[in-house]
Amino acid sequence: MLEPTVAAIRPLDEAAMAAARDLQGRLTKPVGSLGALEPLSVRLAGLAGTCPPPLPEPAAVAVFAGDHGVHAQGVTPWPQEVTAQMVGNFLAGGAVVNAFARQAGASVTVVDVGVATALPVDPASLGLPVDPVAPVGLPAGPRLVAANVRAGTRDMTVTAALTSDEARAAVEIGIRVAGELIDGGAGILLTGDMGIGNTTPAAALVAAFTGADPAEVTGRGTGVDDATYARKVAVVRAALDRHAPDPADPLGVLAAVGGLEHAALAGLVLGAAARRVPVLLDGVIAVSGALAAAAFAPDAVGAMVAGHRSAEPGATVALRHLGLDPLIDLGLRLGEGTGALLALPVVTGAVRVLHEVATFDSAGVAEK
Ligand SMILES: O=C(O)c1ccc[n+]([C@@H]2O[C@H](COP(=O)([O-])O)[C@@H](O)[C@H]2O)c1
Ligand SMILES: Cc1cc2nc[nH]c2cc1C
Repeated sequence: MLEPTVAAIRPLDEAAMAAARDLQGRLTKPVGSLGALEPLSVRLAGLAGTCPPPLPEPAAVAVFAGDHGVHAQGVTPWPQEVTAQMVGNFLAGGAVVNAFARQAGASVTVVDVGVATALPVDPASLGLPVDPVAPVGLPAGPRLVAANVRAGTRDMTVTAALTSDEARAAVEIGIRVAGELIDGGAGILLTGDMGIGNTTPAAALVAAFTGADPAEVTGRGTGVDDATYARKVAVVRAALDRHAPDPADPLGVLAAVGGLEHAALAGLVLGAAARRVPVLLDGVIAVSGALAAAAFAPDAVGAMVAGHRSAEPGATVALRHLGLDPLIDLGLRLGEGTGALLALPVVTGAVRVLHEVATFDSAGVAEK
């Protein structure tokens, strides 16, 4: 499933982008007055291969949850069980992602791709396929996809976090979730993640794919103290020294120093890009997965929209490497898909302009 998906990812459509640029120049506003929304609308036209591109609705958030063997190195103060407990909270509708999804009219699909401890949910509610996306304004209740590849990764300072087969399985789960959400009607996918300790592999992935130093890309995650932060940088450095991952081999990088949710997020991005549906990226975990997706298929970047600039320094390094400017910068560092959800109206607005705004000609407004 991975290889055909990568092969299906193509460059943006130049004719549709030219049409969108031309239309932007004829709408009743000074050219450039919508700032970053204008190039975004052009890119989304190029992705859809038509101008105007479809409105990005309904929106579907996929929250991938996983645990991390590197938790044993003391890189986060939170117990590992919080990952499973937060999955329960997502399914009960009580997390920030649920509040923001209700506000945005987005559905929430929670994917257990590698949680280590028991989920506080009724096993009868587990299963595929992903439920269809609800119409805008009527989000379905959160759904769980049970797709656990293994009960957390291995400790990357001791051995590879995943086997190559496990990394591939997680990427393919992301591709499958993208396909099912799009088949269910989603017009845009939003990335979400949950995994105690997952900012450590995210930093390692960013360093591996960009060549940046671990000290430059490692952040304080959930808010770690100075001693934990110093340990975290050392852990990222030790893992990279041990495995020397090759950035030209994304599956190898994901297996060596990644996480199951990071790999699945890479797959979600690839799946969206192959279907030419935009994917709105959340924080540092999402952008580290996006780096892997870009290493598999450089044209996948055309489908990516950077929702926000996470406070984690690795996010800024990754976005620079991808050539993406985040839409909002609010100092968020929660994950779950919260930053992407807040950015969603900006993306919709960028496209809506191409659908609804009059031209100078049609409105009888004089040009300069
Ligand atoms: O999205 C982000 O950029 C982000 C930044 C810091 C923390 N997080 C969330 O916090 C958890 C990981 O933090 P930590 O300190 O345990 O590595 C995980 O559940 C992430 O979703 C997320
Ligand atoms: C409470 C809590 C909620 C989260 N949501 C995403 N990551 C998280 C980490 C913690 C600790």
